[in-house]
Amino acid sequence: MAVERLTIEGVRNLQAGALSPGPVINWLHGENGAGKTSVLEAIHLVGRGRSFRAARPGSVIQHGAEQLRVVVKRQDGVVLGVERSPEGWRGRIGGRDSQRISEFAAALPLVLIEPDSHRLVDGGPDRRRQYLDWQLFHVEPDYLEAWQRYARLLKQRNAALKSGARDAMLDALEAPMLPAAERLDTLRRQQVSLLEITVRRLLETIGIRLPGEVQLAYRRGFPVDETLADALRAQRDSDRERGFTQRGPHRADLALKVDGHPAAVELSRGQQKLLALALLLAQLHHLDQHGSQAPLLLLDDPVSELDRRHLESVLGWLAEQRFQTWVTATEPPDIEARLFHVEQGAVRPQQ
Ligand SMILES: Nc1ncnc2c1ncn2[C@@H]1O[C@H](COP(=O)(O)OP(=O)(O)OP(=O)(O)O)[C@@H](O)[C@H]1O
Repeated sequence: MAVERLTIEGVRNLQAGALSPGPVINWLHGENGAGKTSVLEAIHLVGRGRSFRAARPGSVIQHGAEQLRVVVKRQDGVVLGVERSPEGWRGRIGGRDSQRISEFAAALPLVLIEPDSHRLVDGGPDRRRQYLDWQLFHVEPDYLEAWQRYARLLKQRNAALKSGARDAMLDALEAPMLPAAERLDTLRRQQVSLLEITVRRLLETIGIRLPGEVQLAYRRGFPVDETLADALRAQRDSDRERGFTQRGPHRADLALKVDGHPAAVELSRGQQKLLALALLLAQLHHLDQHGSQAPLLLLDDPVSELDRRHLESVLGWLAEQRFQTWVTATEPPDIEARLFHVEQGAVRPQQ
């Protein structure tokens, strides 16, 4: 749901203050280091409970400040916010305390596209799994529970492996993992098929021409010709040695191919960025169509990332959508947008 008012205090170099964004495209422009990305970071802190560019949450707090505070008032009047002080993290949604990131993510669904997003294509499987998990979290009401159940059982098996548990004990621990894994696999597989259709459609709409047809396939984290029960049993000795479970949906991947060739090998860096963009916009589209409320898009520095033709068609597409977008750039745009000039941490609305 669109943000109606954003209040920021104690975030990096940003001066404390509040912004009233527009419902469609909001464009933050200013010099390098002015604080534009920090505004996106502040919104991300509320929607995901963490920064997208700081491993240590404390580094987002302004030097010399005691605490950080970001409050979002949504268009429907619901207020949610986070506070980070030396004592830790505090969150509030609709007038009550909450420590659950899943509640914030559900209350403020967002998709972030930033200069590092190409890692979705050329990076390790973790990012792609996370991408799929967020998608399912937002569009499939029972996914979080299925995921948490599997994660709990996996943790128990890993603890047992570390303590050198015998086969009888592992038999007992593995039995409930099988239906939990099956549920994750089924939901993920279905979602991947839907995403493939949307990605292909978006590539066409935005005019992204890749050297062949894009294919998305779910790799479930254990060999195709084995059941998970067999895969777990076969790995026990090696798992005991390493102290963790090497097969299962927690090792799944989303394979990205172009005419059957791995996208990370086949595509140029620029084409990988375009494919990552299409994947993330497809996610945005699914969240918008099937999530409980419209998502936000945080688009960091697209002018440096995209050539003119692709930039124009992406912005044209965004202008026709009903979700709110926040864009950062060094220059003002050629399109209609609510403008904010950012200068040495001061964010000022412009006519
Ligand atoms: N904890 C902190 N406290 C105060 N200032 C900080 C802190 N961390 C970073 N900064 C400063 O805040 C600014 C953050 O800039 P930010 O990355 O938001 O700028 P930007 O406008 O997006 O820049 P660019 O166009 O170069 O990407 C930088 O000038 C940086 O030196």
